[in-house]
Amino acid sequence: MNRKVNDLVNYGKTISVLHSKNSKYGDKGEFTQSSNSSICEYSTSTSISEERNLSGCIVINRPHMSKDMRWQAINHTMKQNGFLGLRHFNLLKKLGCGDIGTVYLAELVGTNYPFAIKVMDNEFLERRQKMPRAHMEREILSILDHPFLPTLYAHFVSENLSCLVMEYCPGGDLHVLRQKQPARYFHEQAARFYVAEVLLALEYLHMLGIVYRDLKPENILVREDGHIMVTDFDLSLRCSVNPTLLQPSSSGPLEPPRMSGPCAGSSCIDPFCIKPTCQQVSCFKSRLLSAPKSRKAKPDLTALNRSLPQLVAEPTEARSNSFVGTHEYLAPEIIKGEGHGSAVDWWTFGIFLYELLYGRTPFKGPGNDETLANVILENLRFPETPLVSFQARDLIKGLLVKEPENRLGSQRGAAEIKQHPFFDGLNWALIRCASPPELPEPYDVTVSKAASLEKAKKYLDYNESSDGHLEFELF
Ligand SMILES: Nc1ncnc2c1ncn2[C@@H]1O[C@H](COP(=O)(O)OP(=O)(O)OP(=O)(O)O)[C@@H](O)[C@H]1O
Repeated sequence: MNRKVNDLVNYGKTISVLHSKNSKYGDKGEFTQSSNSSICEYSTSTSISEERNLSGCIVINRPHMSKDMRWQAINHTMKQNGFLGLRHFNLLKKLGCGDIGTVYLAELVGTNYPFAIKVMDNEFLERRQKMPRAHMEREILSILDHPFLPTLYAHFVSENLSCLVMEYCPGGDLHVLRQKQPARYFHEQAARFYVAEVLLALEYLHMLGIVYRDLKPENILVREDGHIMVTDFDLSLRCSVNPTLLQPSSSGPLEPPRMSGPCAGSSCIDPFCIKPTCQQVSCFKSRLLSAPKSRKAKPDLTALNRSLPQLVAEPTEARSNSFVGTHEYLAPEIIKGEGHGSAVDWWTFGIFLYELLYGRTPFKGPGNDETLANVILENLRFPETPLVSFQARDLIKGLLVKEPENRLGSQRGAAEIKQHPFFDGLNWALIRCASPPELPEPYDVTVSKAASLEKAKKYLDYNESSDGHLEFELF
């Protein structure tokens, strides 16, 4: 499901690997793209030899990940061949299409290492004026180095195709995972885990001066180990940032954000009033976070967190007037065209938490125009079911403040949100070691590989004697 505001292009197409008997490149692979979708606005049939036209292959380096076997395998291929190109990968499966490219599951030839390769057609990007988006994505991916953000192993250009070689996430995305939940929404404990990891990723991005702008469950992928990976940076905004270390004052620790607060009386009938419920926000069932069994006093993580200095890296000066995002997730200031900054990420963070907990977004209307009007005009309402804790609703209420300057996170960024009582008891430093809510079934690369090769063989047999081309469609 594509809910993006930007031109909704179905980028579905087929990649065929052509082996031309007459080619001066012998049995070397060439890549052809052709549209196979009626709603695809793009159609081309360009034959490219990556050996001929490789205009730069960059293998990224992450010193702390030098022990990662995938780096070693990529580097080995690079050294052996002098370059890295599409021909060094077996494309096994199309994972999905976006506005600017198609992502494939691929295996580095001679290894069992899976990668996700985003393939973009430069001619198409130029024609549709999407080249800046592709550049932005590549630029951002090249600098990321965080457990909840994608690792870019390499990028290369084969004449007309730009390729990004990324870490493969076999667990699908949170949109699909939510649909698989019994009632199509996540249990609060699971939602808390996912939003906490997303919050850390957003904090890191803001520290780098990157406003993400496209948070939605579809863009949160689940790794094999159940932790998350935030993807899709072509709509992001880069700006300067000035990180500051806030020391707790001598008079006491940094103040936690105030709760938006319920009405005093339990008899209040204001439909927008949030009443505290008796439900407790449960902490992770993680070994690391569960109560220690020793007789020693339990460390108060919340108090400890608040007494530590806080790194605040919120690009508050960032400004853009672009109308980008996904209708149901668009912040009011984007819709109004007033210019927006990093606070849009805290709005989308609120919508995201709401959707995970309730299985739908809060301002969705029958059509896109109604949705946009609702974002501007309608008050936030919470359904009576499912039962969601007061803390969760209070956090959403703080985030979905229509004026960006009053929104939770707009002053001190993620540091402010991390201190909200919804996250009480969470060990932020160790969350990447905590047990994820549910391990999705991994995609079976072996089966897919066998199926693809079987299919490929059929095409090879069929086409071999016809026109001198050995053609096999992989998808
Ligand atoms: N690293 C990855 N591992 C597994 N699947 C991925 C990976 N990256 C992308 N995908 C899948 O490929 C699909 C297309 O991704 P892509 O980022 O190109 O498009 P998109 O999310 O629709 O965004 P956009 O239109 O902005 O490009 C995604 O929906 C996702 O399911």
